[in-house]
Amino acid sequence: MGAITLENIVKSFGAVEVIRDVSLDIPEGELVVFVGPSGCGKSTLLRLISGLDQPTSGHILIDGKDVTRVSAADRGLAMVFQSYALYPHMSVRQNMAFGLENTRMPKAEIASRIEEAARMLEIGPLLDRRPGQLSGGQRQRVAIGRAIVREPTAFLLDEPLSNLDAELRGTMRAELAALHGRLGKTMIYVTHDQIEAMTMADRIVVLRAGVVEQVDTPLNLFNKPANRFVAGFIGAPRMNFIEAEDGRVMGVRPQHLRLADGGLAVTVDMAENLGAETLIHARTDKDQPILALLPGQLTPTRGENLSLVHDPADEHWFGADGLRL
Ligand SMILES: Nc1ncnc2c1ncn2[C@@H]1O[C@H](COP(=O)(O)OP(=O)(O)OP(=O)(O)O)[C@@H](O)[C@H]1O
Repeated sequence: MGAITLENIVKSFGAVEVIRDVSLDIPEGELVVFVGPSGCGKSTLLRLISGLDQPTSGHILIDGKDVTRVSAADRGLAMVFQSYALYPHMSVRQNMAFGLENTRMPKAEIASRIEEAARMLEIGPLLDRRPGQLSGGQRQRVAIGRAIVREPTAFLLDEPLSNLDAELRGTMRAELAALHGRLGKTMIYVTHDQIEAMTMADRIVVLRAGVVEQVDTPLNLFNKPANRFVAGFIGAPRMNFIEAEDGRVMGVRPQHLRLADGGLAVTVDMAENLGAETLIHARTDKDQPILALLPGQLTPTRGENLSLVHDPADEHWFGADGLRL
């Protein structure tokens, strides 16, 4: 249970079409991540799936059943927000029970679900505290716990880790991925964090201005981006693009460049030392910007000329229309 299908979804706010004919098949149990630039429609798409918003046209199916006009409460999905959306005046236990108590579920069943989720998320000792007495990471666990106790057919998570500091994000990322493995439930996860997308996703959906640009596994997106937009969006630092005489564009990632004679001549603008690596910002003689991520601690000076080479196998070629050749 938990297969989600989107058929030709369009969503307009007034005259502005923010989701433009999106179709997607998410099989049961998959962890799918929506990524894309700010404003591309990730949250809107998630809200449409959850039932918090209605599409202008198109259909949403859960396990083959059309739920487009079914209310959010009756879709059997659980949403986790970036803001956690916990009730400040209730204890953790009450926050988790809220929602179940309205369903006439026996008290003992509610209590046992809360105990089980609390054990899984290691928040047992916090159950009698209020949200204001918890750290950000603990609050996020409670928000996830509240979703788990509902035993939804799928989880919808909207930037759930973006209020946490970098270290905690790393820990929570791994925990969420492990939780997905244990629960085996479909999860749709919205993020603008590339590392989250690359490390957690079974498949990534890359959106741009309300259109799906590519859907594939993280490594396929990285290794074979379907177009120049995806190539530039997936991977950090960003892929370099070098325009050829014939209008085609060659892409090569900063990690795939190295210093050697007889390569692309560039002039250094600046170098950022990252400790283990150095990110060099440079430009070609045609003023095309180039990033090179080179191992070690290098100290090139501004204006210095370097020669960069790469393996032809690491080239990505795109036509004048931006599509992969
Ligand atoms: N209720 C609304 N009324 C009008 N426009 C809206 C509404 N909600 C979203 N939009 C617009 O729809 C577009 C998509 O917004 P959405 O929040 O889905 O983007 P996003 O990809 O989640 O962005 P971010 O990464 O910044 O959160 C934006 O241009 C936004 O301004």
